Amino acid sequence: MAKKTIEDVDVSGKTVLMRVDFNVPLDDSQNITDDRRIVMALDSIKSVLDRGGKLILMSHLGRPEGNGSPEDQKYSLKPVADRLGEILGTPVVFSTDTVGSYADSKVSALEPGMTLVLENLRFNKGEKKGDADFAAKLASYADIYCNDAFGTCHRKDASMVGVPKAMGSKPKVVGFLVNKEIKYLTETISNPQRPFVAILGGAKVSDKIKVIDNLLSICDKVLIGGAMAYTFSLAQGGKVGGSLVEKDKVDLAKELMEKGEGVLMLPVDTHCGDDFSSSCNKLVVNAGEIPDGYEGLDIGPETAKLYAETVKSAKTIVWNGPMGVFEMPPFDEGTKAVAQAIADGDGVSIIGGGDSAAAVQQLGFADQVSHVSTGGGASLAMLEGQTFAAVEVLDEK
Ligand SMILES: Nc1ncnc2c1ncn2[C@@H]1O[C@H](COP(=O)(O)OP(=O)(O)O)[C@@H](O)[C@H]1O
Ligand SMILES: O=C(OP(=O)(O)O)[C@H](O)COP(=O)(O)O
Ligand SMILES: [Mg+2]
Repeated sequence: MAKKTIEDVDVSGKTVLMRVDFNVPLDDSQNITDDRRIVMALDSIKSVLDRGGKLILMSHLGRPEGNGSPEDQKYSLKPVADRLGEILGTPVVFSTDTVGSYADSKVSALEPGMTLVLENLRFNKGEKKGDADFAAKLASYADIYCNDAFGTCHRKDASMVGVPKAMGSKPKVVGFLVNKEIKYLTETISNPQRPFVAILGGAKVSDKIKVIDNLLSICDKVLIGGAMAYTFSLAQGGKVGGSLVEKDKVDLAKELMEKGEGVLMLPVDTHCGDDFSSSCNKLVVNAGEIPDGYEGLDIGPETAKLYAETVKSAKTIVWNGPMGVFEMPPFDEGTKAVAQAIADGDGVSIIGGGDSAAAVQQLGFADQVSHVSTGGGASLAMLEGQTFAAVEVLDEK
């Protein structure tokens, strides 16, 4: 059944608490390298402001420890609040805490048409734990709750599920971005043109390796790149040097290789470096032959060629996670080759994820894919057939 949207509620003079996914990619100096996730939330944001609502935005950024350490400060949402202010052309108020007395005072001072951004929700350990008190405090700030955080819809964090529950009989609605993403992905994925190819890469190995099992029965080919490849190398008894691996997922990787015979495609070669930098010494080796002192930073050229052929002949492609550390050329070559193959082919293509979207944008392919999604893990969850508790909890039309 359809969910009530932000358009369906009268927001005039009311306070709207909107969960957005402002988990944008940052460089080493906390500069935003891709603001798509901010831009894509603008329709819902403007809908509230233009109708005289008072807007509180809340999001996580990265994966801070949540222990108040100075290290966590690099995950502050302040640069994001500043960028939003630049885009909107009006000042945006920032609260340096999430549910403390400073946030209380900023919420009380809100006027119609004003926006307040709360500090990173994950600075409070209650967010990941789904803590009920934390959720209730956030819910107490507002008359209306809106979920427009598609990239986080697969999470059951406090702000995603606990807060709407704690709103009680107050309206809890879906935003335009979540609505649009779910509609597009459902239509494309439910009856895909074949061959249907999924491409998985990136760095969130332990999260994403879990979805492969289901993808093997849904897709014609599942291509593996990014850091995940080295856990599979380990499972094959290969040498991975200093590459990112998830040792406790090696048995799962073995099972997936058995089950995925003929569907699962693993890299045949690896582009590695002796340091996590563009200027490192570089080496291309066969998969599973990474020497000590080196780490895998991209798929190798042979793999890129094989993957490109598979992608070019696909009719539906869902891609989450860059093939390598695209932020550090030349380790962007694998990602570029796969993006080029999508551009050369004629399949329907969906590329999702905060970093994957940044990659196709930076490499100049954003206009050549059918849909750039703001969600990586979220689009994979949809592909797997999962439903989102964070959406189910919202009001029906
Ligand atoms: N071989 C690798 N080793 C380490 N990090 C990698 C490797 N390949 C890709 N990455 C990193 O993965 C990150 C993106 O991962 P992830 O968050 O899972 O993707 P997305 O945001 O698209 O869902 C990028 O910042 C990229 O540098
Ligand atoms: O960036 C995100 O997901 P993505 O990397 O899969 O695109 C979301 O903001 C979710 O973040 P999380 O995976 O730390 O919960
Ligand atoms: Mg990411």
